[in-house]
Amino acid sequence: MQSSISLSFSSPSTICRSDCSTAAVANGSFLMPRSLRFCGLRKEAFKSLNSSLHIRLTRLCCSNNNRISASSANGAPSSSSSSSLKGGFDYDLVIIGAGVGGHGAALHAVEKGLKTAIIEGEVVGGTCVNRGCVPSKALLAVSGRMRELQNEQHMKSFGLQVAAAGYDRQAVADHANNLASKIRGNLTNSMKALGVDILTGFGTVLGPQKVKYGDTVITAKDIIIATGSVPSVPKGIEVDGKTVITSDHALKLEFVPNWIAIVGSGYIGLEFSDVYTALGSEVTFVEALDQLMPGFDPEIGKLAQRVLINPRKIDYHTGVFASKITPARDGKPVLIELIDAKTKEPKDTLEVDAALIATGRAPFTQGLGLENINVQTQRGFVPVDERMQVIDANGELVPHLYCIGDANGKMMLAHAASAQGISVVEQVTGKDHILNHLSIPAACFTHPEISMVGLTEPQAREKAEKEGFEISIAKTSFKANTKALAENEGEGLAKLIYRPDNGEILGVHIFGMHAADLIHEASNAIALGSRIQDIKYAVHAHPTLSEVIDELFKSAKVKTNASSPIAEPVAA
Ligand SMILES: Cc1cc2nc3c(=O)[nH]c(=O)nc-3n(C[C@H](O)[C@H](O)[C@H](O)COP(=O)(O)OP(=O)(O)OC[C@H]3O[C@@H](n4cnc5c(N)ncnc54)[C@H](O)[C@@H]3O)c2cc1C
Ligand SMILES: NC(=O)c1ccc[n+]([C@@H]2O[C@H](COP(=O)([O-])OP(=O)(O)OC[C@H]3O[C@@H](n4cnc5c(N)ncnc54)[C@H](O)[C@@H]3O)[C@@H](O)[C@H]2O)c1
Repeated sequence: MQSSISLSFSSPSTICRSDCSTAAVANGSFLMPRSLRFCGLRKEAFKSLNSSLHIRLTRLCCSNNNRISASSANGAPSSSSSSSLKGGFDYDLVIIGAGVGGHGAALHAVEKGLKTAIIEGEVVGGTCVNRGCVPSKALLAVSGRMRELQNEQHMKSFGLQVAAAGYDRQAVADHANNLASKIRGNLTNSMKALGVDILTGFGTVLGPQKVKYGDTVITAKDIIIATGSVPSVPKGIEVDGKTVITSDHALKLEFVPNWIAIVGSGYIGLEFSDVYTALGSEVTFVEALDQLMPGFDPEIGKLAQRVLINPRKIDYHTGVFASKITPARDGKPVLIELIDAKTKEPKDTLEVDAALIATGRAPFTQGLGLENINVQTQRGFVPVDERMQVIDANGELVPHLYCIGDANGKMMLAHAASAQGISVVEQVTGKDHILNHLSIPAACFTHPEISMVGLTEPQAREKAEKEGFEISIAKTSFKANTKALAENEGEGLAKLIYRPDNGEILGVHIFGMHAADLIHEASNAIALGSRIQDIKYAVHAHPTLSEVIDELFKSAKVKTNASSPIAEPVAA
């Protein structure tokens, strides 16, 4: 078992941190600002948080007369405390799982003065950093550039001439791997620098307020389960990690097949289709539902199909299940047997070079000891209430036990996991907090990107009918935006679904260049409860893509007597 050293401070961590921070700035270095805490991809701004800074901060804190104690990661809890522990617990908060959810919770907890430990059974950073968001976005950064360089028409339209673009597969793979290592280091250092004890071992809940990792038992006033998820592989599919793979394998980019079938056209399938086609593969989608990208707003899905699927070397089978997949062996290709999703009748057999299974993710709760606290998972997910508090088999809340992130299945996104963790810390430190999941944006990082927040049009229509209100739709095109046209990227649409009677934003969907960044004006508006009649007067710099959203809000027709400002934001 690995042992790592963590540092903590005998005086309240907030005091130490502010002292350190001031001194560190005076030394020409800086403590990671709040907005950078999430692993994210803001590596340029994150550079300063490295191990040398950690050492410098440690020294500075020492010189400020804060006693430093070191604890073996898998030994007894550190003797220092950042809070005045009550009830004889080892920690105020113990988090099981150091993915982005656990990391977000841990950082917020130390900011609130809680003595915090995080238990990790594998590597810090979890799925997002090691096998998800981070390496996939590195590959997508490559595919975006390849796509642009290969598009002769596009280059010519700028007056540019570019020789044939090529790539070095291993160097592309290294880019993804190096980025993951770097962000993993940043995450680890940020927790160590702030005094979070990183405990190495597999965590098991032994009972209320009691956790075991390795052979060590520790107690905590509150416990957060943040154990994440793993790829979900349907029955009948044999994954060999070489020719039949999941995203865990695909991110290593060990080979680029000539022809790859992607089973599932959700986020992972779509992002990898962007990567593979840019690198020269042909793709065949196999999707169980009747349309590709079934999770997106249908209008945006149609546009995405027109731009991201039809002109590329992609074909598809919809309304079919991949009932059996056999890896390539003995000179034979990968065999995929398709059955009709409704009748279950055999439909077709595909022979391809490789198959990527992207059919969703399963929560990882094995060995967690949920039976010790009478908790039964639901389809594997840990049941929680709107405050992420765990619900037991009798429907009762388990005191002092929370579950965040992919393991609770509410919204399987990195920033949602982190936001849920922060919300839990708010509650355990005395401030009631309910996260509005309808304000959490999502993005698919294809070229161009897709982003969304709130309800799709069918969901909004259903809600409107049930609750008896009208909805309206406004749309703006990237074709009318100067910046998009300057970039020759006029293919794009923004769509607003809203209530004309009171100006409430129900959903915003964007397809186009930098859609993933543009969505935040809408998601922040929903989170803060702003209405269209308020934000339509906000001023946007010209010429920027943000004017697409400005136009969107300005083109909405809200009844003139709609009140403003509005009531508290509603929780999902
Ligand atoms: C290919 C891919 C691309 C993605 N891209 C994006 C994206 O661009 N944006 C986005 O928002 N989301 C993305 N996601 C989803 C995102 O990765 C997850 O939503 C996020 O990682 C969930 O965070 P988490 O903290 O809940 O769990 P995880 O990140 O899975 O972390 C859980 C951690 O807990 C540890 N663990 C589990 N059980 C135990 C135990 N008993 N004891 C100790 N440790 C334990 C695990 O080792 C792991 O480190 C992507 C996912 C994939 C697969
Ligand atoms: N950019 C991002 O934010 C991002 C990127 C990647 C992954 N993720 C997260 O990771 C999670 C997993 O992504 P995903 O793409 O695997 O799941 P998903 O739920 O987005 O899509 C899975 C797709 O597979 C289809 N499917 C399921 N079983 C099938 C079968 N047997 N045969 C054919 N089709 C089948 C489903 O109908 C669905 O369209 C998502 O919840 C997503 O939130 C996010």
